[in-house]
Amino acid sequence: MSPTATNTNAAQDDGGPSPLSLVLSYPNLTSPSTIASLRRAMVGLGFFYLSDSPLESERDRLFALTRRFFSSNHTSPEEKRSIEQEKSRHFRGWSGLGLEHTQDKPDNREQIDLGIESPAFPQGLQPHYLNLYGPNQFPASIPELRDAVLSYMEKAEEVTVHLTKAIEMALGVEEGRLGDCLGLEGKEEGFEKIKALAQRSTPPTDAELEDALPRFLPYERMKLVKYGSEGNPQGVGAHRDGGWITLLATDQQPGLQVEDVAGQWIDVPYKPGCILVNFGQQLERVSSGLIRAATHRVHIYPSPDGRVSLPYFSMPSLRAVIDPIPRGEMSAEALQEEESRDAEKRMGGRKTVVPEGDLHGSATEEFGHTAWRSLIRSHPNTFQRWYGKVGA
Ligand SMILES: O=C(O)CCC(=O)C(=O)O
Ligand SMILES: [Fe+2]
Repeated sequence: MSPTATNTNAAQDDGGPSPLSLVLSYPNLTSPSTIASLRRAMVGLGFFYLSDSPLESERDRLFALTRRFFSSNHTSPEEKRSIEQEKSRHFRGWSGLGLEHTQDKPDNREQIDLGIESPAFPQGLQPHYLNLYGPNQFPASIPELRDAVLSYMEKAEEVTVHLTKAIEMALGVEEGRLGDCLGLEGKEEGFEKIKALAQRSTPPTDAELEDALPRFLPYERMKLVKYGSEGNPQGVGAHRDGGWITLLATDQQPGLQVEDVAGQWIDVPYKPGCILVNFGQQLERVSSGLIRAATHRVHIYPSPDGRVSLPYFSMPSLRAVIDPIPRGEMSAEALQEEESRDAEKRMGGRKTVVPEGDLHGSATEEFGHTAWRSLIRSHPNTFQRWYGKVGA
């Protein structure tokens, strides 16, 4: 354990006082008692374990292929470079140790960045966030990886939709109030329209663009991550995820830590049969701050193999404007649960190393602009290569 972290023993404790003791069962997600636990996680640390989700049947295959990719016995430096992220104007592909930055410091991890697989808009269009759609880059020597990633993402999308419904219930807002932000309904039709534009030789008119990027077009990202086995202790620096809901599958090696309200780092242990769920800043914003986006980081503990993790980030549609739901529209149960923060208020509020709401958009801003700011901050080299001359 790091000298600054507290070991919570969460794995042995499924209902006690530990802030990390919440284990929610996916098959029972919408039962009244699970919704009550979800509310606790929403106003508490913003982190919980989810057991028996459809991702359990996918994760072993994806972990094995991810390890194979990162093994120096399998993948040569040339092959990694052949899919490097800087080659993709969609910010997809491999980046080496130290290339991603959090809070302006390099992270000691290498990764493949992935996103929803889709056709790309023609180059040079505005707004820049249109470039976030596009194809992924997969390594030629592991042809199975493509299918493993895409079917993992499909299941993850299903989990996100179900979790979003449960959160609507926990807040007491009408069905679809949050789900509509995800834009999943227009997926197939929207991608067909992008493809048609991409195949044409003339640039699209504003009206055609507007038609191709309807309000309901989804966006999501994921990473296959391998942390350094020694050296720089910042695996990934303290941050709050910028999206909607993050589903995180990890191996058994320690490193993940979450910040409690007093600003103390708590180790988040691996728990068999579970993935971790944490909320992103767009859910925090849409819930007027009732839901908390957890601050977390990964600390590097020296190990022979290096830790591997698979974070999946669901996001609002790039066109969604995240409009905060007034407290008056939420249920009495949700507001009552929030009163558990009274003690925190008496302490003078939450102590945190990351500015509150650092990736909240404005009242009129489409989420795409926020997503763009977040990516160009984390991947300055890719940004510089493709967009440096034209600015953000
Ligand atoms: O690897 C992990 O356990 C966490 C990764 C993470 O927080 C992120 O990539 O946003
Ligand atoms: Fe994260």
